[in-house]
Amino acid sequence: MAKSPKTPPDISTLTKPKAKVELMRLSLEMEAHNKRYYQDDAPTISDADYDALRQRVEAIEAKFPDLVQSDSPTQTVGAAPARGFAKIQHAVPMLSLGNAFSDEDVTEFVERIQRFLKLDEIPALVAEPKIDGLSLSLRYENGELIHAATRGDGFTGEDVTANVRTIKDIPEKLKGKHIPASCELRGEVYMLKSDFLALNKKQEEAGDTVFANPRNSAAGSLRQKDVSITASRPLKFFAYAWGEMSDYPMPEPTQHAMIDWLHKAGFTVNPEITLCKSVDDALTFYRRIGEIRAKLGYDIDGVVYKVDRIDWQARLGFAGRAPRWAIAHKFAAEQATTVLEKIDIQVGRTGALTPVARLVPITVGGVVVSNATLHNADYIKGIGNDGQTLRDGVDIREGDTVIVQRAGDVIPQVVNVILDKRPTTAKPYAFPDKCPVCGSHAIRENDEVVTRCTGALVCPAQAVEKLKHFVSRLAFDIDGLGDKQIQEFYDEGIIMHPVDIFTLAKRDERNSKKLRDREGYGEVSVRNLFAAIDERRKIELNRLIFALGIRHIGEGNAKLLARHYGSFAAFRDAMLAAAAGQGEEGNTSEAYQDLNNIGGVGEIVADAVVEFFAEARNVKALDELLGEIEVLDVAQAKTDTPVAGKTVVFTGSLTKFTRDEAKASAERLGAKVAGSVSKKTDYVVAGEDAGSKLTKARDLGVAVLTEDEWLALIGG
Ligand SMILES: NC(=O)c1ccc[n+]([C@@H]2O[C@H](COP(=O)([O-])OP(=O)(O)OC[C@H]3O[C@@H](n4cnc5c(N)ncnc54)[C@H](O)[C@@H]3O)[C@@H](O)[C@H]2O)c1
Ligand SMILES: [Zn+2]
Repeated sequence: MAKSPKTPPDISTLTKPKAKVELMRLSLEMEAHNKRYYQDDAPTISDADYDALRQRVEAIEAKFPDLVQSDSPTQTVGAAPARGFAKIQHAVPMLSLGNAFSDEDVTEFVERIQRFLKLDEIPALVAEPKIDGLSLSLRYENGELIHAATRGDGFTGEDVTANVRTIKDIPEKLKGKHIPASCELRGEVYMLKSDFLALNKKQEEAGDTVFANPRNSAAGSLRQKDVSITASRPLKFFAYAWGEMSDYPMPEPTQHAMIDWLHKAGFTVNPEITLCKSVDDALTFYRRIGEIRAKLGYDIDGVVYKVDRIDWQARLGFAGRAPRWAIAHKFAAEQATTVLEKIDIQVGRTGALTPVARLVPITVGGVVVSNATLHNADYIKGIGNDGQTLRDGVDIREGDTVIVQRAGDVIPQVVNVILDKRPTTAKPYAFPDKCPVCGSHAIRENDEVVTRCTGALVCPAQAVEKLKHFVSRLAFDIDGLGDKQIQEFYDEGIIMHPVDIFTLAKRDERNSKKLRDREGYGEVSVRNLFAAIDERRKIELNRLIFALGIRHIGEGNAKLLARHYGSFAAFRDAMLAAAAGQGEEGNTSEAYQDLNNIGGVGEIVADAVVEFFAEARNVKALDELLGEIEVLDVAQAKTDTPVAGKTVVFTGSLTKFTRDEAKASAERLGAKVAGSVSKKTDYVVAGEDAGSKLTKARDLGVAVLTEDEWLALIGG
C-alpha cells in the first residue's frame, strides 16, 4: 500500500490561528509561482493546479473575512515588473478578471449587475474570446505611440516600448478622425500556434529555450532586453480594451463601438466578438467558440463577457482585483483521443525515473501535444498514489488508443485507455529495472511510488546535484567550490565525478588551457582552490559517508555508521558483504543484520546503503576516489572523560568555538549532542542571547554552563 501524500488541513475544521498560518503558506507558494509564470515565463505547475491554490485561499478567506490581507493573492494581480526593465506606471490600473465556470455562474453575474444598477432589463453584453497571451498597454499622445508597458502588478508594468515597435499589428500612429489627445489602448500580445511550433523547432535545433505553450512563448519573446530578438519573433496583437482616455471618440461610448473604433484606428480586433442581448445569446456564443476553438489558430482559455454601456461599466467599477462589469467564462479541461506509440523513461536530477508517453501528435484544447506524462509505474498499471484503482484498473500499453487531457496545462496527461481499440499484440508495459541513462539498477522503496536510479556516484542525470552535495558544508566542504563552480566545471567537462575534484590540479598542470586563465580566476584563487582541495584529501569517515549522496543518509546517520564501523575498510567490507546477501527472501546475511541492529539505523536506511553498494558502478567510482584521498578512522568515543555519556545542548551565539567545533569536540569526548532541552539533558552550554532553550533548562533545573565553564569541564 502506497503512502498517501501530506494533505493540507480541512478548511471546515480550521481554527482561526491555523487559517492564518495556512493563508500565509499559500500566499508564499502562489507568490513563487507568480514569479515563475509572470517574470520568468516558465511556470512549474499547471494552471489548473495554480487555480486550485487560488480557490483554496478564496474558501479560507470567505470563512474568515477579517484575515484577508491587502497583499493576498485574491487582492493582487500578476507580479511586480522584473528587474532589468524600466518601469511604467499605468494611468488606470490593469486588473484581472473574475471567473465563471458554469452557466449558473454567468446567470449570477448578470443578476448581480442588475441588482447593482437596479435594472429590470438584461444589460447588453459583448462576448469576446479570451486570448491566452499577455496584456499590453499602449500610450498614444496626439495619435503617436509614446510608450508600451506590460501589466506587471497592475499598477506598474515593464517598459517594452522598443520591443512593441517591432510588432506589425501595433500602429505607430493612430488613423482616422476623433483621435483623443491622449489615451491608453490595450489588448493581448499572442502568438499563432503554427508560429509557436515552428519557433520551438528552431529553438530546439539551436539548443535555445523551448517554450511550454504559445502564451509563454509570446511573453518570453516580448520581454527581451535585446529588441532584435523580439523583432525576429512572430508576435501578434488584438486590441480590446483601454485605460485612460482624455475623451471618447464617440458621443455615447459602448464596448462594441469602441472595438469598431480600435479597428478603424489601425488595430487588429478579434473577428469573433459579438454583441449579445441575453444570457442565452452569451452562452450560445460560448458554445460556438468552444466548438471552433481548435481551429482558431491561436490559444484561448475562455470567453469574456463585458457590459456594453461604458457609463454602466463606470458605475459598476471594481471589486478587489477585478471589474464588476466583466467576467471570464473559462473552458473546462480539454481532452482528445490519440495513439500512444511508445513509453520512454526520463531520469530527473534526483534519479527519479518518470515515464513519458510519446503520442501521435494531436491538438488538445488548441495546442498540439505529442508527449504526455504517465507519472510513475503504478499509474501505468492503473493504481493511484493512495493505492486506489484508476481507470477501473485498466493498464496503459504501447500501441493503446488513449485519451489525453490538457487543462490549460503545461504538462498534458494520459487519463484513459480505449480498450476496444487495444491491438491484440499489445503487452503490459514492463517498467525498467535499470536506469536508461547510466545502466545502474533502479529500485522502488517500500512506501514510494517513485522508481529511482541507484547510481548515486555515476549517473549523469544526477551528477550535478550529487557533486554539489559532495562539496557541501557537511560533506567535503571545499572552499571555493560551490554550486556555481560545480555547475560550470560540470558543463565544461572538467569535473564529472567526485574523483575529478582531486585530480584537478594534476590535470591542470598538463593542460594547455589553464584554470588561472579563466574568467573570474587568477593565479591566487586557483592556488587557493587547489590548497582547499588538498586540505580535504584527509577526510573523516562520517563526512565521506554523508558525501556519497546515498538516499536517507543524512549527517546523523552518516555519523552512526562511521562510529559503528570505525574505519573505511571495515565499512566497505561490511557493506559489500551485506549487498552480497540480498536475495528473494530478503537479506539474511550477518553483515546486514549487524547493520540493521545499529541503534538509530532502521531498515530504510540500511536498505539504501546496501542498494548503493549492490551497484558495482558505485563501488568502482568509490574505489577510484579512494585512490586520491585518505579516510581517517573514527577515534573511538571515550568513556573516561567527565562528559562521557552525558547529553549536552549548545544554544545562543557562541564566541569561543563554532557550533560544529563544539559538537565535534563533545562527541569526541563521548558526549551526545542534542538539539532541544529535555529532562534527559545534562548540560546546557549557553552563549549570548540564548533564548527559550535557556529558559527551559532553568525551568527543568538542568545545569547551565558558560562557554568558559564548558571548556574548563572538558579540559580544553
Ligand atoms: N501555472 C502557474 O504557475 C500560474 C501562475 C500564475 C497565474 N497562472 C494563470 O494565469 C491566469 C491568471 O491570470 P490573471 O489574473 O491575469 O487572470 P486571467 O488571465 O485569467 O484574466 C485576465 C487577463 O485576461 C486577458 N484577456 C484575454 N482576452 C481578453 C479580453 N477579450 N478581454 C479582457 N481580457 C482579456 C488579459 O490579459 C487580462 O489581463 C490563470 O489562468 C492562472 O492559472 C498560472
Ligand atoms: Zn542513472
